[in-house]
Parts: sequence; C-alpha cells; structure tokens
Amino acid sequence: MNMSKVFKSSLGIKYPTLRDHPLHSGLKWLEGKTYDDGAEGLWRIHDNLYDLRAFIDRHPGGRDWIQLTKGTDITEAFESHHLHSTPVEILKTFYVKKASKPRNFPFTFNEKGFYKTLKRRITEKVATLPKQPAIRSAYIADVMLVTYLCTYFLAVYLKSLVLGFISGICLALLAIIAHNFFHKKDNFRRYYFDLCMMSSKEWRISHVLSHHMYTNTISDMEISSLEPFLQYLPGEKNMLVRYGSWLYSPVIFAVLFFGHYIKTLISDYKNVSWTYILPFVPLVLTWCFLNQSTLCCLSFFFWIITVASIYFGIVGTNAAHHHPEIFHDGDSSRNPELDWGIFQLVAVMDRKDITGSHFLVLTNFGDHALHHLFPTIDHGLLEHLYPVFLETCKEFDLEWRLESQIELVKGQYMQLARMNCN
Ligand code: HEM
Repeated sequence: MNMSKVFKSSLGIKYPTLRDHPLHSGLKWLEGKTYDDGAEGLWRIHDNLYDLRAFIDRHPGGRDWIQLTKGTDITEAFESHHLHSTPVEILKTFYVKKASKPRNFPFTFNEKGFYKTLKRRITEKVATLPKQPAIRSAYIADVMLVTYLCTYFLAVYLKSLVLGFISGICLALLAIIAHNFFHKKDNFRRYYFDLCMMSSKEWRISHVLSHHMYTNTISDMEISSLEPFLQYLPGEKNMLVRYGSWLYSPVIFAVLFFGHYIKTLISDYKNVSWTYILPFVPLVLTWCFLNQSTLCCLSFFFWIITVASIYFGIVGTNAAHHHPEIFHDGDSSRNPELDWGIFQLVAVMDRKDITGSHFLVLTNFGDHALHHLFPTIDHGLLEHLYPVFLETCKEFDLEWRLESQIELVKGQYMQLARMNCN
C-alpha cells in the first residue's frame, strides 16, 4: 500500500519526502527533510535561517550534529539539546534571513509554556547535582564492555551456546547503555554502540534527530523503518500485519542488526568510517588466538549477534512508546497549543518496574519521559529531576504516566492491531 496516498498526519506534518525509500536510512531521511523544511540550503531554527558552515568544526557538541543537518529545520534539536543560553547568543552571529515558508512542524516553544518553564527549572537543578551518578554510568558501561568480551571469548573457547547467549544479552545491554553516550557531545563510549553492528552515527539521525524530536509521528524513523512489517500508526491494516506480526516480530528483530549494518553500509558507502570494523573485532580476535575453526568462530559470531538483536528489538519496542493510550500520528494530539514538551508527554509512558534503579534505567531505556525532554542529561541524573518535573506537570495540569512493564508489552501488541484513531 502506498502510505503517502492514504496517511494524513493529524498534526499537519507533510508526508515526508523519501519516507518510504527502501533503505530507510538516516541520510535519506535527512535528504527528504531538505525538500520539506523550507531551510533554503541553510539551517532553520523557528522562522530564521542561519549559515552555520563556519561553526561545524567549532560546535562543542561535535561536528556531526551541524554538518549532517545542513538544509533542514533543527528547531526541536536546538531547543532540546542545550540547557543554557550560550548557544542562543552564538546563534545570533550566524543569522542570514527570515524563512519564506511556514514551518512544517507544528510544535511551539513559548517562554511561558510547559517545556521552556520546565527547562529553566531543570537547568537550575542540574547545576546543584553531584557528578557521581554520571561517573557511575560510565563505570557501568565499561564493566558491561568487559563482561561482553569475556563471555564472548569464553563462549568460543568452550564452544558453549549458553555462554554465547549470555554474551548476546550483554551486547544488547551494552548497546542500550551506549545510547546514553551518543546523545551527548562526542565521547569514546558512544562507539560501544557500534559493536552491535548498528552505527552510532546513523542512530544520531534515526533515533536522536528523528525519533526523539518527532516521536510517534509520520516523521519518526523508528516507526517508518519497521514498516511494512510492523505498523504502529493507526489506519487501514490487513489481518497479517495486525495479528501475524505478533508471531513474526521476533524474526524481524533477529535480522535487525545485520539488516541495519547492510543498509548503513549501502547508504554511507562514500563515507565508510573506521567504526564499521568494530563489530568484527571479537570475531577476528577469537579466530586469531583461540585455535578454533573458521566455521566455529563464524557460527558463534552469528549466534551472539542474533541473540543481541532479538533482545534489543524486544526491549526497544516495549520500552515506552507503543500502547493504544499513547499518541500515535493519526490520533488527535490532545494538545491544542502543541507545546513540544506536552507533545512528548502524550507520546510516552514510563515503567514503574524500571524507574528508581540506575542500572535498570541505563539498560532498559528507562526514565523515558525525562530522557526525551532532556536527551543530553546523563541517565544517572534523571532520578534527581523528578520532584521538579512532577511539580511542573502539576502546575500545567499534565499527567506523567507510569505503568508496569507487562502493561506496556500488552499495549505494544494491541497497538500493532489498532486501526482506529483516538
Ligand atoms: C542539530 C542541532 C544541534 C544539536 C543536535 C546539538 C547538540 C549538542 C550537544 C549534544 C551538545 C553537548 C551537550 C552536553 O553534553 O551537555 C551541544 C553543546 C553545545 N552546542 Fe549544540 N547542537 C545543535 C546545534 C547548535 C547550534 C546551532 C549552536 C549555536 C550556534 C550550538 C551551540 C552549542 C554550544 C555553545 C554547546 C556547549 C554547551 C552549551 O552551552 O549548552 N549547537 N550541542
């Protein structure tokens, strides 16, 4: 079915150009955005256009963010990635002109609105917090890396499928932990993510710039890249997609990492980076040093990556965004002003089984509402922000939804089957 003909965004977002390109790659998504965002080859923030070419190498968050987004609207990314006012001041020096077209995205950032009010309070609070929790996050990441490598080598050495299984789970957990780090300014722990065959650079587009900014909308790559097999947006669906997907989704998850690797390699072939060799390092080391056959080394490599891929897929799809009570494009936004922060709250649910434990939050995409609102804040610090967050929600008469993990698993399946718009 050609989605562009039948699907209409309830938020008024234009059907994204290249949304259904077979590669579903981040670079294609960004290319499509250059046609839709009215940025005239520059960088758009609200209704102003800026020429940031001279800033690419000077950006304290790293060059990726600015270089990749040339020709697009970066309003949501700019607003949510900086707590302080320095970037706003610097931005003024790059102003070129007003945009000639209205923005494609309806989200607002009014100074007195929910998001900006919360951001001011969170900025004050973060300044008072100790560094310890962020250091602990880094420590957990490093320990998980070592555990993954040790179990990998032991699995091949002892030819143990069980140890291979444990190693696969460790790899999936490591990738989820590394997600905390690719959201921040450039740092070496972001590359832990690349060990799982998915690319941190690609995820900075598909996850950070697409999914986080335009959650559950037609412009969210974490929705579009699973189509047509898994269709989370409401609308016309056949029985196979509605209910058959309950059975075949593990197969999709099993090929997630390999598929992602191949598609990223094809779409980024002009720019192949050293990070593409990272997933193969354990394979090469076991082959060189463990005196096992090539077939044995390869079999364990495939087994470990497949286990990790399935586990990551299951955790990812059941973490926070799919439930019939959660906003999906097509539903009414329930938010007449479309304050971006309020929009984020209707597109997420948190899990009471995860919130409260630093380790579980880091390894299960926990504290997801706060993480979406402030993606650069370390996961270890999020638990300290709840008093300010909940007080501000109360003031704006907003609900923060906390459910059980099992409710979100049930909800995820119901969402796959849901056709009616709320
Ligand atoms: C796609 C848009 C952008 C993204 C995703 C982004 C991302 C980031 C990230 C991840 C950091 C590190 C934050 C941290 O670790 O706490 C950062 C810092 C920073 N960025 Fe950006 N950035 C963007 C655009 C801009 C623009 C347009 C400017 C100014 C012209 C800017 C100026 C800064 C400055 C000054 C910092 C240092 C920290 C601060 O003062 O908040 N960024 N950015």
